[in-house]
Amino acid sequence: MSLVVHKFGGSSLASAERFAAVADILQKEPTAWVVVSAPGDTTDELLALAELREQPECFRTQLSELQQKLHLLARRTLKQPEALLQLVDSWIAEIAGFLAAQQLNDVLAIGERFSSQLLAALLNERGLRSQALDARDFLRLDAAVVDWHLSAQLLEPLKQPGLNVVTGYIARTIQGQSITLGRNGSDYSATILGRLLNAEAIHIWTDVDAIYSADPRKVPSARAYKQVPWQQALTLAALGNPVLHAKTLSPLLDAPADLVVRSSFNPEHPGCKVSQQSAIEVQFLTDIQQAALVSLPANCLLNAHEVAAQLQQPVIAAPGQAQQWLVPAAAVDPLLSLLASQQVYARVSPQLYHLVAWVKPAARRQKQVSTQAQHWLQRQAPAAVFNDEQLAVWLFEQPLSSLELTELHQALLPSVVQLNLVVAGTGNVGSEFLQLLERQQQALAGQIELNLAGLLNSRQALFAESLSLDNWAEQLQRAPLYTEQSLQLALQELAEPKVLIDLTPSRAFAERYPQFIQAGFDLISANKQGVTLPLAQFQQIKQLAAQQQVQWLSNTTVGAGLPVQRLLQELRSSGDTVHAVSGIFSGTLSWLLAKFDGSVPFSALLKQAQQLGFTEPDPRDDLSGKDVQRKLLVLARELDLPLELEQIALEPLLPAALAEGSVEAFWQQAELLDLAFAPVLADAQQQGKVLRYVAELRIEQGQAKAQVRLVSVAPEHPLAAIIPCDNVFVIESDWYQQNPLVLKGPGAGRQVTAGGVHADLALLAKQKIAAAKAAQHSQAQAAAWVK
Ligand SMILES: NC(=O)C1=CN([C@@H]2O[C@H](COP(=O)(O)OP(=O)(O)OC[C@H]3O[C@@H](n4cnc5c(N)ncnc54)[C@H](O)[C@@H]3O)[C@@H](O)[C@H]2O)C=CC1
Ligand SMILES: N[C@@H](CC=O)C(=O)O
Repeated sequence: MSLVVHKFGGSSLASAERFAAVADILQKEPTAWVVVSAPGDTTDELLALAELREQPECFRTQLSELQQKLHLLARRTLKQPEALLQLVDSWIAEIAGFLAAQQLNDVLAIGERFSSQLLAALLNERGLRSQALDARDFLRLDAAVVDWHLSAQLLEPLKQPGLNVVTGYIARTIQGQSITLGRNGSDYSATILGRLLNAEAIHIWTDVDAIYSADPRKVPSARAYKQVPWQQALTLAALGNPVLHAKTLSPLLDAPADLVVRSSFNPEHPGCKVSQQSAIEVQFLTDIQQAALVSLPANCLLNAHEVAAQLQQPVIAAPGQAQQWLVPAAAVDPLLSLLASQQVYARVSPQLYHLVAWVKPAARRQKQVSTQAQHWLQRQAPAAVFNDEQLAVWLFEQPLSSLELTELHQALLPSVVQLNLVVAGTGNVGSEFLQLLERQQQALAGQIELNLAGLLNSRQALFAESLSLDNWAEQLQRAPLYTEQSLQLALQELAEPKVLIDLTPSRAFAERYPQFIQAGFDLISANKQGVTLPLAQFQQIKQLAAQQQVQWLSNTTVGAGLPVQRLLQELRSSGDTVHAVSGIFSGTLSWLLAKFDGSVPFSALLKQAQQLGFTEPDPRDDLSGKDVQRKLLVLARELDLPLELEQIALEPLLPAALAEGSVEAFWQQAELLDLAFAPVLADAQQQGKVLRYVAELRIEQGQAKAQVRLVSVAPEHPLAAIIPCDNVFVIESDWYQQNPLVLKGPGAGRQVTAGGVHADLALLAKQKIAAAKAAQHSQAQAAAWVK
């Protein structure tokens, strides 16, 4: 079974409310391991208390305040705090003795012991089996190095089913002395534990759910990454990143576990994964405000990584210069003492620099400093430059402002095209599309930024520079109602390139495509209304799109995610001539007729099909055969046939009595469907046949003949053997005459449709990337000519 270690820091455990929030998170994972820090500032308070040991009066006051604070937290968190209160009193009573015996670490351990006892008790009160574990009962270090074998051996008998809540930050030496793991020690405890348990992932819960390409407080345009590959994470950590610590990552270097940074303030968000598997392109700009350059003697064999681990401070070998190290000002003295203890005498630069480092992306072609960044660097004239495959470091004599760092960030990270997306329709398909968008944003990051800039449904519209995908539904709900004019204004104001993704069923909305195109939008439609408008109107939109050089993609209007239009385009562009397209074009009718055997009423099956996201918003569009008629028209137009909807003969499935009135009224009398379909089924069954709703377009001597109708086919017929919801497209052409080309697969549903819309979007994105590259290329050529 997959095992996850969750680590909660002091700020996640600072109050009874935060403990409750942590318990809510763990409620969903009742078999996890948990590592906890001391609540809030408790460790600092214990340190301050230790400082007061020579001043008995103050010491007693502080001690009593601490005791009261822990009592209050326990009382506010637990219904039955008595056992923990007694434990706290016994620890408080021991403090003076520990201090007298110079056992400060035993005093500091109280914070984490309290957290683990309190959280385990709270979880137990909520009915979740859990135990508190003192990491000092199993975690052993020898000269600051984990003794993996001994620790694993000691841990084994302590494991309990349910939740094990372990103290972070504290451990013992192999001689049994209480020790702490230093700054960010609890994160380190969590990854050690993860490795001891062979965990699949370690979730570090903090107050951010992304790792940024630069410190967003200094560089507001920093990109939020939701995945970071190990190699870049290691380099970033070595440079002193506040979220990722070199020490924390070290136990996982040769373990397959992922490290996930998550926000306990936004627990639904999956967080940012640091993973060996990640193939995402990321890069970072990071800085150290005051750094010294330390030159080591040529014969020094010390390794900067190891020294950094010993000092628990960033110590970086300058890229390409193993004997020159870069360290923050605060680390200079400890470094010099450590070097001196090994008879190594180093030279320290007389001045401190503002160190700016670029952690390069993995792709070889993106490792060069862009021309824009080169110009910027020439202007700023750094005092020193170090560069290798992974990292570039610049040392500036004057501190860089936040604006300057932002400029450099902008110049260094490859100029990605930002494609502004406006999504219209947030129902079945729309919400699934938004669900899948984040993954696509990641997949294309570094090449194009798919920026959600607008969201609307039939009531509300929301526009912002960049909309968050985390809580789009609540944001949209709070957005104001819109008018046609206000919407058009917002659409017009949005920067290009921009794409409007129509996931509505609305004809009125589709009729506004010319306005959207005029406003500079590319269009992606899952809505079939636009592509089936009267021929003159349809052609006008096509022409306008061509004039304005924008795309109109609509692959999901037929076969949902099945690439049937693309298939026809490919055949035609390769010189083939299509003579007929036929088959099953409705996912809903395919599903209904394959499922309908009389055991479940037809109307009940229709309800299920709706719940599965197959039907049109008004299911009568499916039952009437209109949806299939529209799809056949789309394919006819794909073949450049000047057809109108009415020219496609239609035999509806829907009884005429149900055709009028509201959708609600239709559902109220849906049992009429059962009466209508029972005899049709009985008839087919009597003949040993099955029912299928089929479409057929035949082109003979340039004339198109098209029809959609219900047929009954023998079990051996190619259209009989389908999986419910399958669409089947049978294409006959010059090259596929005797043995037609068949495309088959699920033809309706939220996921396949939203996936198909993403396929259209990815195609458009590729075109935008290619256009941006071409523009860059011609600019570069023009610049070369000028020189
Ligand atoms: N469900 C499927 O398998 C497939 C669906 N489609 C098409 O996808 C579209 C969406 O389908 P569902 O998500 O199932 O519909 P839905 O009814 O669940 O959602 C429709 C959304 O469009 C919004 N809307 C309606 N009229 C609007 C207008 N005038 N302006 C702005 N927003 C408007 C609604 O508020 C709602 O958010 C339809 O056109 C459907 O034909 C296409 C291929 C497959
Ligand atoms: N309602 C449609 C959805 C896809 O276009 C169908 O069932 O095929």
